Amino acid sequence: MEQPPGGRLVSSLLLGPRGCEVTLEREPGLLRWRDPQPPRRGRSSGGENVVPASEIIAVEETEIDKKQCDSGKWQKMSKPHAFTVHYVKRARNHRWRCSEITFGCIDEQLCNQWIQALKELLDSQKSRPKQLLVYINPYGGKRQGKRIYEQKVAPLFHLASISTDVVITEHANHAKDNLFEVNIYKYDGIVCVGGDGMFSEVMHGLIGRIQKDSGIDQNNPKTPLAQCSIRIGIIPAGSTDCICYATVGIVDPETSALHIIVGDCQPLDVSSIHHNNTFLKYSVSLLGYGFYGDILRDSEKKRWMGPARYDFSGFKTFLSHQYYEGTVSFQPAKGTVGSPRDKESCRTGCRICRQTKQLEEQQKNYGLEHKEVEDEWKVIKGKFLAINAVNMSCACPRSPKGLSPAAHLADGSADLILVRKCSRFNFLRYLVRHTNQDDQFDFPFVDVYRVKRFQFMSKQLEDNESDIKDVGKKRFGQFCSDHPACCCNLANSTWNCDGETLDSSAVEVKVRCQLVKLFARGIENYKDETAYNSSSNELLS
Ligand SMILES: Nc1ncnc2c1ncn2[C@@H]1O[C@H](COP(=O)(O)OP(=O)(O)OP(=O)(O)O)[C@@H](O)[C@H]1O
Ligand SMILES: CCCCCCCCCCCCC/C=C/[C@@H](O)[C@H](CO)NC(C)=O
Ligand SMILES: [Ca+2]
Repeated sequence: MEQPPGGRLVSSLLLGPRGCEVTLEREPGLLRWRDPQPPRRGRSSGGENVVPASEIIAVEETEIDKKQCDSGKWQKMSKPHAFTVHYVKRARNHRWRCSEITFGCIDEQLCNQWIQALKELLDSQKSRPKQLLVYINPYGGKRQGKRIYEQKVAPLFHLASISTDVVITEHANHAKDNLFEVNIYKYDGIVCVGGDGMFSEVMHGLIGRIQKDSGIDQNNPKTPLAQCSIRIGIIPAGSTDCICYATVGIVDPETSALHIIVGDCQPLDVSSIHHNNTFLKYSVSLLGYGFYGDILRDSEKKRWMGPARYDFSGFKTFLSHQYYEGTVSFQPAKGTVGSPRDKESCRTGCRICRQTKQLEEQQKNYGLEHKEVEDEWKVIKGKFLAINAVNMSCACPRSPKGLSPAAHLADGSADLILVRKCSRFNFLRYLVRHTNQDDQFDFPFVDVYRVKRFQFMSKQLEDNESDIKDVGKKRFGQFCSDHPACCCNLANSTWNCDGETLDSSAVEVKVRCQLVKLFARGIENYKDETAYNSSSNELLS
């Protein structure tokens, strides 16, 4: 055994019946061992395993059973000692699994020395959560939230010594209201088990609570908001789970639980939505009017169908081919480095998100953070099938590249996609491109802009406002948008705000750069995504 102070710990340990050299490098924190393989003709020796300390979940002493004792080198030991290391192992398609390896030691002292060294390394991982507040929506998606949490997540949190307070929600807004009542500051993170709607609820609770405690009025659209340092974790158990997919790369509860345990941190842009100096909602993924708003409005009546409601309502909405007239005004994002037509997507440690944040900080230092107020506004009037503003790609299992494949999680901007009135056939061509590799913006009826702020007003509201004397007309318009089931022709759509409906024929939207943080790291870039070798854990830096 070799152990220079603070440096490496190197020992010959047992792996199954064979011996193997195991190394722990305290700086930068790496556990290494080589798989011992029986020397067979034509077969090379086992591969090297390297696990960064940041990806070790737990270490514990292990009882060696009788069967193991009777085999190989274990037989020579009077009383065998062993320890098990639980760690993250990467599988295909961004999936993470909790793997384990048990090392046998020649004596108790060596075993304790390894356990202590590994535990010290784990304690030095300061970004890991110790105490979490968990909200479970038992009715999201296929109604599996409680089972998913109990079977796949809670055992991992227990293994990682994370303590939890669990709330199973009893009604919509239970989690949001609760976040205004509890002492949130004793938690290292808030976890939501559910879909995009449940995430939205928790995010509203957290942002709202932080603003309240900071004395900030959310109703003023110009006020800078206080950032939320308490991270949110998402355990996917919804119908679309787009926020999870676009920030982790897969909808998989175990993968998400492991990202929470290792203490990942992914900042996220949030759009604030106002109307007439009244705060309406926040959005992180899709804020969609027209097609996606109508799908959501229709699908809400069919919640009993589970996730299939979106296919049913999607087909119905497609057939209705409803367009909406109105005016969109926006301020193009000048401070960001990328464009929505880029070929490069936002990935772990994204250069564009980093540069944008640096630029914003430089502007702050020069007192220029409110410069956008003077920036020019572009105005587009027209008939639209869909108006989609996305703060992230909105990739999800139904649309693996998302509605805007080059949108960034944390660049302080949103991609505003305007789909103008076109034939049903052309709209279908556009929708099909959500599901394949082709460029969905390469159509004459589709425009995309990267923006920091935008406004929308429906034609109906514009007409009403310009004709304020015509009180009867205004009242009639209001009646129709409030009662979609009535027989008159519906002139307004609703907004799909991260899977929640929002009724407003006029909105004012502003992107708040990196307002919240998630327990995620963005989608990882494997060295070779098609032939990923799960034993090497290799990533592009
Ligand atoms: N106990 C409950 N009973 C009824 N509704 C609830 C309850 N708890 C939470 N909700 C609400 O259910 C809504 C939808 O939940 P969730 O997002 O988890 O599932 P989903 O809609 O199936 O998935 P997705 O949003 O990904 O499409 C949320 O807006 C949330 O406010
Ligand atoms: C005939 C081909 C049709 C293809 C249609 C592709 C549909 C892709 C759906 C992408 C939706 C991504 C945006 C996510 C929105 C969520 O916030 C929301 C709530 O979970 N989900 C939906 C479906 O509105
Ligand atoms: Ca963004």
